[in-house]
This record gives sequence, C-alpha cells and structure tokens, in this order.
Amino acid sequence: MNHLEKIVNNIRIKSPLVQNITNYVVMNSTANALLAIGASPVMAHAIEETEDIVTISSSLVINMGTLSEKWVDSMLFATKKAKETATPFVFDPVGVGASKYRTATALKIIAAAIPDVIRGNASEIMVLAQQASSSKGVDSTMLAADAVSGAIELSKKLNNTVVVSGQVDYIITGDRVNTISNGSTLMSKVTGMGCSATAIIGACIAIEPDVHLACTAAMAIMGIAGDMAAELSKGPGSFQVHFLDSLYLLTDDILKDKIKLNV
Ligand SMILES: Nc1ncnc2c1ncn2[C@@H]1O[C@H](COP(=O)(O)OP(=O)(O)OP(=O)(O)O)[C@@H](O)[C@H]1O
Ligand SMILES: Cc1ncsc1CCO
Ligand SMILES: [Mg+2]
Repeated sequence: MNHLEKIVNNIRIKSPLVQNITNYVVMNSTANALLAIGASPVMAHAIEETEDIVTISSSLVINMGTLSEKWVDSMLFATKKAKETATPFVFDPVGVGASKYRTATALKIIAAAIPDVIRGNASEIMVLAQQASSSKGVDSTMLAADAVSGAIELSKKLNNTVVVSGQVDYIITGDRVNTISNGSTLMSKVTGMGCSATAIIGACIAIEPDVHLACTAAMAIMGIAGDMAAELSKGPGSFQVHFLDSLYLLTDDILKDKIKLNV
C-alpha cells in the first residue's frame, strides 16, 4: 500500500484527538468533517483548559476566522504549549489582509510559534508572503497558481509547509511542490471548506510525521470527497450532506483510483 493510502487507514485506526481553536461559523462542520474521516475532534478555546487539552491532543488546529482578543490569548498559549509538547500544529489565517487587526494577529501568531503548516487560499497566502497588502474578505480573489512563488519563499523563510488551496491545491515545502487537482467548484459555494481542509490537515499531521506527505494526503482526501459529493449533489445544500458521507465512505482504494496528484 502506498504511503498516502496508509494515512487514510491510520486515521481510522488511531482516531487521533485533534484540538481546534476555530471560528463560530465552522465549528460544527469541521468537527463533523473530522469525525467522518475517523479523527476525534475537540473544540476548546478557554485558556483555563488549553494546557490540559493540548497535552492530550495529537495535533492542534488554529483558525482565526472570528477573532477576539480573549481567543487570541488562547491561541498564543496553545501554540506555545504545542511547541513544548512537540504537538504538530496547523494555522489557518482566515481573511488575513481584510483588516489591520487580522493581519497583525496572523503575524503575531506566526512570530510567537512557527506553525508546522499554514493553509490558506491564494489571497491569504499572498498577504502573508507580502505579495499583497489587502484582501476582500474570507474568499480568494486570486488563483492558487498566483500565490505559488510567494508560498515557496514563505515556506523557506519559516522552514515549514505552506498549502495554497483553490481549484488546484499546492502543497509546498521549500522547493518540494505537490499539486492535487481534485475537487469541485461547488466547494467554493459552501462556507468553511477551507477550514475543513485545515482541520483534515490537522488529522493527517497527527498521525504522519512527514508533514509534506500528510498535507498532500489531506488535500487529496478533501478533493476526492468533493468529487464524489459533487456527482450526487444539486447545489450547495445537498453538497454539504454528500460531502460528509463521502469523507466517511472514502477508502484507500478510492484514494488510489481517483487521486489527481502531481509531484
Ligand atoms: N474551483 C474549485 N475546484 C476544485 N476544488 C476547489 C475549488 N475551489 C475550492 N476548492 C477546494 O475547496 C477547499 C477549500 O478551498 P478554498 O481555497 O475555497 O478555501 P477557503 O477560501 O479558505 O475557504 P473558507 O474560508 O470558506 O473555508 C479545498 O479543498 C480546495 O481544493
Ligand atoms: C464566512 C466566514 N467569516 C469569518 S470565518 C468564515 C468561515 C469561512 O472562512
Ligand atoms: Mg479560508
């Protein structure tokens, strides 16, 4: 069995606990996505319990979608504890560039503890790579391909993995670039698909120490579940239901058959 397929199986076997400090919009949908793929989500943002939860978790997801100062304190404390306990963490800089507060907060989080993975859409990654100064909101106005050179620079500067999502997903670790071309346009018509991608990255880095490979598996899982769901859906409403079912029904064999990977 190929390594990517093993990651799918291992999530099901090990059911890693994935701690999320995430946004109000997607808390439910990303918890469901994690459960459907076989991981065990916990959404815990009170600073009083952060240390305990990080200590028992296999990975940490930090998503700044709906920010406020108390949550930022919890995020900074959680990433510090993650570093102390060698717990891998992924950061989703939702809407960075849309406001001065978002940009300052994203930079503060990255400066305090470098995330093992940063996953964003093209606009967000271009702001972090200083190739753009602002963005429209939480949706990208750019193509993922436009963000690749900046993402490579960012990944080299931080010595981590940067994932740019879009019609094509780019998984970038320095000069290593994998692409995944699965997925459907319907995914951009449902809120929180990017946040789900980040959460699934959390599940994959929880069980796979090769972060580049783990992120490739995560984006393949997202894209293939998106392909399967789109075939059954009439629009965004039914897509959400079919997407969860597809994550649940995804097997190592389906991944092997459907993956559109370029290395
Ligand atoms: N046009 C498309 N074709 C195929 N897949 C897509 C398309 N648009 C988005 N996706 C997929 O949807 C998921 C989310 O990516 P996207 O870039 O839209 O994230 P995002 O903008 O951060 O979303 P959100 O902030 O709403 O959570 C990824 O898995 C990506 O591959
Ligand atoms: C729509 C929206 N606004 C803040 S977070 C979020 C979820 C998608 O990123
Ligand atoms: Mg997003």
